[in-house]
Amino acid sequence: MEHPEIVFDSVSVDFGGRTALRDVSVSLDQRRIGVIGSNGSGKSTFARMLNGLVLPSSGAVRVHGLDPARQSKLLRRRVGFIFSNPDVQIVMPTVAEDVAFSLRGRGFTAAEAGARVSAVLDRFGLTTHSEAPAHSLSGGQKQLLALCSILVGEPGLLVADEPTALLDAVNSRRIADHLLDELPQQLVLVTHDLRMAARCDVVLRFDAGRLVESGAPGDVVGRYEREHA
Ligand SMILES: Nc1ncnc2c1ncn2[C@@H]1O[C@H](COP(=O)(O)OP(=O)(O)OP(=O)(O)O)[C@@H](O)[C@H]1O
Repeated sequence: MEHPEIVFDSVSVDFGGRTALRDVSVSLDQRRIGVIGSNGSGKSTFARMLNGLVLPSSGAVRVHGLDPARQSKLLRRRVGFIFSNPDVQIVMPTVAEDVAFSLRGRGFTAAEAGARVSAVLDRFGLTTHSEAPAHSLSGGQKQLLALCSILVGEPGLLVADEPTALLDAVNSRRIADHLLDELPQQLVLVTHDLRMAARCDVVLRFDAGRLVESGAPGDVVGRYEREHA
């Protein structure tokens, strides 16, 4: 299935003299886009550009036709961002309130918002926890809650930066399976887990701020594994 395009045109990012991305050009319309590379190679910087958290120092970015520098509000509605640590994303006391918070200011009636919250909690198996304090959930359940709070707003693109880094094997697989196999949305997945990357439709590999490869997961992940064996 083709998705709207993510386009980087000669994008560089400098943080006070340190170059995080160098002359990155790529066009992507696949559903599952994996991003790999060693520590400090620029993966998170690339991911953060997709919702305008980081803007280019030079070059241009377009995400689903939007310019992050000029259309940040529209972009943030369109792009959901999930971090490895769900604690930084949980903002309200209970599970249901946290999910509902994402729908504030969107013009839904209380009944419509309630129906959306119930549906997403049901989909991710959190219905029985809906009135529980969010911070009483396990790490895996918190990551599912963070996902619910993002998906309830129906973003067209989900960016996940190491979403399974803090999870045990069972919860990692659960989140990975949701992201890779079940979601209809376009996904940009930053990961050190090469098995997850291998399940994407295309993989980008960064090295020292450069996009050094993009292509079929078998090729890109395979070469990376051989070089780092
Ligand atoms: N806000 C910032 N201020 C200064 N330097 C930054 C900032 N964000 C990133 N950098 C630098 O940019 C480079 C790329 O960082 P980035 O976080 O994108 O790498 P990464 O590939 O995601 O690394 P990791 O795998 O360790 O998460 C690094 O040298 C980092 O120190």
